[in-house]
Amino acid sequence: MTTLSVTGGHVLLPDLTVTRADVLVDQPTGEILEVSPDLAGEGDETLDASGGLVTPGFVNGHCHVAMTLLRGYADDKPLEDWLQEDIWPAEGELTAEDVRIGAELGVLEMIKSGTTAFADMYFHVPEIAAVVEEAGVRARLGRGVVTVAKDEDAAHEDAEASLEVAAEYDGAADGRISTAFMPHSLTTVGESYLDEYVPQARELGVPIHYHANETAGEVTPIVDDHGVRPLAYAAEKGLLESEDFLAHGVHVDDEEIELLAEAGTSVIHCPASNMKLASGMAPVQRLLEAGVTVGLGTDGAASNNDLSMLDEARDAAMLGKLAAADASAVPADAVAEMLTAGSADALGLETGRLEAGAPADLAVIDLESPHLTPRHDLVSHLAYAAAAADVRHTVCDGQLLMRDRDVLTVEEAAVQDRALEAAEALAARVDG
Ligand SMILES: N[C@@H](CCSC[C@H]1O[C@@H](n2cnc3c(=O)[nH]cnc32)[C@H](O)[C@@H]1O)C(=O)O
Ligand SMILES: [Zn+2]
Repeated sequence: MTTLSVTGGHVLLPDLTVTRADVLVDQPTGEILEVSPDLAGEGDETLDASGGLVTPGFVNGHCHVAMTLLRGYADDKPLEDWLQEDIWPAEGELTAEDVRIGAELGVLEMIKSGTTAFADMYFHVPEIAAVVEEAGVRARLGRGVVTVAKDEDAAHEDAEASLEVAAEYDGAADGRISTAFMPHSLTTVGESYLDEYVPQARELGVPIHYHANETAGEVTPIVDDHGVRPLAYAAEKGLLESEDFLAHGVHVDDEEIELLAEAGTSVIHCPASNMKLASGMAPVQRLLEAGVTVGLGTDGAASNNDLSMLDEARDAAMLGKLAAADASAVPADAVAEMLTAGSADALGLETGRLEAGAPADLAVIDLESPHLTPRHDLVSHLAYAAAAADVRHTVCDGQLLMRDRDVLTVEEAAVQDRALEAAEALAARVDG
């Protein structure tokens, strides 16, 4: 038996308190055996967490990981113009190889910033799955379906491909990969396609993930066409089950919040993307008070422009207060929960809490820096002051993915070189 003890640090516990403790990990099963003080001599191997905070690995609840290749490619536009004028034309040129390279870069960035799991909506999903498998992270993957502006055959093919990939990859990579059916949004997938394919996704037993209520501009056409607000429409279409999770939820009214709470459908809050595209401010405090499960996501790197969940945490706290016009809204412990257990619960993962029997997905954050001194409150530091570069070690499924900032499963320099080359060639193809 091989055990790893993560020793000498403070640990963020499931009740969001912090205590001095060690974490003993069983590597063959990938589970946490024990969280308690004085486990230092217990493991076959030791991971030094002294001067650090051991937290559950962060769970990025909504991403398009291969979009790292489009980081900085098109900025400073609202969602619809940005997608239609810049992003979709560029994505039209993305090859399977590009998606592989972009996903490698994104997963590398995740490991370096303490993220151990993510939900991803994109295309060429087998490439992304291969990267997840090799890099050692956990993911819920799906193919995004768009049916507008497509002929019927192409639209059906897209939806069928999404179901097929969900069926094929669920449980892959020793269970580190799970899947979902992923209609892109309530306005970019036609009603007849939802009617046809949502029941098929249910039969398959996978959750459904989609963008919803992201901009005011996507609420109006739904009200005009269907006579109800988007989430009432989503409920009518069978898209509001307890295993489902939607991205954004910016423009939701009280009735829609109630629908989410009653259904148990989770919301992935993406504050950086919402600010950058000027989509609006999600009512996070109201969602939390209503009992909705809220997680955090970066969205793609082209609307963020990084994949750091610690940045997202700070943005969530700041924007949540501004949205509520209340400095006590979205406090540090709520942010810490969204970053870990909230996102994990939204995605239906067992991770997000450091306790015996849970998957050993964790990050060690180095606290011995000027910007993390003094250390009155480590949950406050997690929400407001820690940054990606402070992450010292990353562990997923009991395996070390990064030790002392040295990524062990991905070749850092080679991935960056490949990404630079692929991104340049892509831009040349789009412009040419
Ligand atoms: N199979 C689909 C691809 C959909 S993948 C998911 C899509 O979501 C896009 N996307 C990224 N960020 C956002 C966002 O914030 N809102 C809506 N769509 C986004 C992304 O560029 C990608 O095209 C097709 O044939 O077009
Ligand atoms: Zn998105």
